[in-house]
Amino acid sequence: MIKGQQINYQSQKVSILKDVEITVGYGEFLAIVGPNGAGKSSLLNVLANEIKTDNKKNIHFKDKILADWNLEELSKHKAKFSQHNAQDIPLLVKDVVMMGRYPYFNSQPHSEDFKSVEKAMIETDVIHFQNREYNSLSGGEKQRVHLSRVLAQLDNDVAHRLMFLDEPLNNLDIKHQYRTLELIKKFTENGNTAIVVLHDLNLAARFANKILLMENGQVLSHGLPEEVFTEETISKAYNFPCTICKHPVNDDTMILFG
Ligand SMILES: Nc1ncnc2c1ncn2[C@@H]1O[C@H](COP(=O)(O)OP(=O)(O)OP(=O)(O)O)[C@@H](O)[C@H]1O
Repeated sequence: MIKGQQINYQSQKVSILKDVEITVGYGEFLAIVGPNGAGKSSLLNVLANEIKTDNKKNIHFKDKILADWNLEELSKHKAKFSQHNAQDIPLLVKDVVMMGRYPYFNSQPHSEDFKSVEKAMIETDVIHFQNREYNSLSGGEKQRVHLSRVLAQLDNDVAHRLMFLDEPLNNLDIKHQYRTLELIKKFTENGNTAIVVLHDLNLAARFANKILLMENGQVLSHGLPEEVFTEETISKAYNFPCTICKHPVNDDTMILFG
């Protein structure tokens, strides 16, 4: 689906990504984890074509150089949920979600655009405040509206769509955290791919099928959750002691800190 080789990125002479190699397949749910400042958001931005590296040919999306994609076409194949969503948008909730449909119409939305918006608002549990001013929502409610916008953007017939999400669980209560991860998981069950920056390692272990652990702009470990989440690797990356055990109810990998 997407492959990056020797990704190097620097800003203001600071080296932020160093020789990052990444391959993400169809149907994969990849969680990018790592301490603050490790380069997770930067990597996501590079892969999502939002910031450019020196070598434009080193990222391939669906076997074509990412930089060579037509941007309008690309927006139907991939969408991104950003860590810092706009807090001030003077629109109704349903109109913010409709922004995800802009690649599909010129002046007036079509009936399928309204259907996509409604479906996405139901999935993200924002339908009941669709006619509210976006600016009047709480932080977690605004997050869900943006998730809705991203789902609406990728509601199409394109095979193998790709969703980037940068810390989508910020501000969400526990029910909506699980609901969001279940939505992302469902999205990947049809051959679509999700690349998600997460801070909660236990949720990453539970929902993702691959983990990319970053530290200091580099990939420290990449593989299955049980391969990456070892006491030694996590303690090294986070410089904090941890113990790995099994969840008493569902047998998932569980990481206890301290
Ligand atoms: N424009 C910039 N100029 C200088 N340094 C930058 C710039 N952008 C990012 N950085 C630095 O690059 C490093 C990686 O940033 P990035 O936001 O990718 O980290 P992250 O792993 O997503 O962190 P967090 O978990 O805190 O969100 C940080 O140390 C950050 O301060």
